[in-house]
Amino acid sequence: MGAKKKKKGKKKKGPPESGWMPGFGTKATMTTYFQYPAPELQEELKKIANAIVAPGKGILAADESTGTMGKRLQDIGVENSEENRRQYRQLLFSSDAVLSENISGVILFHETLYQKADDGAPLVSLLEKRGIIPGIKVDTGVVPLMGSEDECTTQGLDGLAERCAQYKKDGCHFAKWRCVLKIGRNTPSYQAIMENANVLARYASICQSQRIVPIVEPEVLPDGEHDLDRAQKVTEAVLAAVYKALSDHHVYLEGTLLKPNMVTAGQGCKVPYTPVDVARATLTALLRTVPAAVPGITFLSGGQSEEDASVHLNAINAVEGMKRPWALTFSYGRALQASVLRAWAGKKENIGAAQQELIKRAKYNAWAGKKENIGAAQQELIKRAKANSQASLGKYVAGSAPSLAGSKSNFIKAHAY
Ligand SMILES: O=P(O)(O)OC[C@H]1O[C@](O)(COP(=O)(O)O)[C@@H](O)[C@@H]1O
Repeated sequence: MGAKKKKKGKKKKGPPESGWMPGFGTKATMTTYFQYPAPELQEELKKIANAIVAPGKGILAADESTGTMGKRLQDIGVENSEENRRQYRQLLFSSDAVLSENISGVILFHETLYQKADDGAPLVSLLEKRGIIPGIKVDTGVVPLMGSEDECTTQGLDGLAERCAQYKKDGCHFAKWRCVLKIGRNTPSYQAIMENANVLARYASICQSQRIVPIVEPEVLPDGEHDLDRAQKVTEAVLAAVYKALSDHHVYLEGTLLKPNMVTAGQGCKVPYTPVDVARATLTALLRTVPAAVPGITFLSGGQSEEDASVHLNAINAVEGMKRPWALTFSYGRALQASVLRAWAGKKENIGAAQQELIKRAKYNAWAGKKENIGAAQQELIKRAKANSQASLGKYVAGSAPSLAGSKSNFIKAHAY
């Protein structure tokens, strides 16, 4: 009853009206009309992203926020002061130029970008001189998601475009934003997956608008007793949501990089998985979710020991019978720096053993004393960078790069910060 008769007549030809979507009629609200960045901007972003994942190169993540750096310094008995953080970052960036053979980019924390070396030159110029691309952490940390089971999102979107514009002027060509997902009986929740995917997409789109390559980091934490299969499925669900959000926000994928967790079983899981198991699970999850348009995947180390992080990265690049449409390399924090920190602080104890009457002098020369250790600490960094570079080419021989922190786990429970 009352059904309107359809008017007979010719169907309209020509371009669809704005708002047209197949199956939605002519007045649908969804649109498929959008713009990718202008060709010159695409070119610039693609060039930066490709340079970062050039064969045999990866990223040194030295962007620990003040709180995280405090934990690292506490481990070696050093006070978490601005000066100590400056000294440590100077140590890293003044390593022999050979470092740039294996390190293409360094992620900085805001404070570091504006610190100066002892000679007054900006710390960032040490990287530039070595041909290493400076990058910057632009998120401002994690906050709880109300109503969730201890889950979180990451904040920092306010004023991000302006900050990115300034960072670009100050020499940074890529950025990083870390989101954290937790595996539990009921988590990650739909709320956490969707929220974190969306905030990563907004961040990525803002970065690109300011000529900065966004590194998209959705970290699934290793805390828990779950097995490899559960870790793989969660990683797949998280990455699928991230790439849907990036697509919805019209992010230019060729000008992005992904920084994911490797798929490993929970820290409390007793099943002895091999590096090949980890490699297969990781590649399967990535192949199912990450478009081949993405130039590179730069893994975080997630608390793995230095040795495990190299062995797993190597297996990911070497395992047979798996496609690898993207570069697969490293963006390690702890797995590059654990031995560096140890070597640096190791000698401090020797200084402490100096004669009591020289305490004052010892105190004054504490950093000078450490300066003697700087060479050794830098060697550790170069060694780890080389091992991971070989691993990114599938050529790392397990145990061939023994280091001070070698197989010692870098896992910190609930590394959400
Ligand atoms: O202090 P934050 O912002 O939580 O960052 C933690 C660290 O996590 C990382 O994203 C990955 O580090 P790891 O390789 O140690 O897991 C680093 O870039 C960063 O320094």
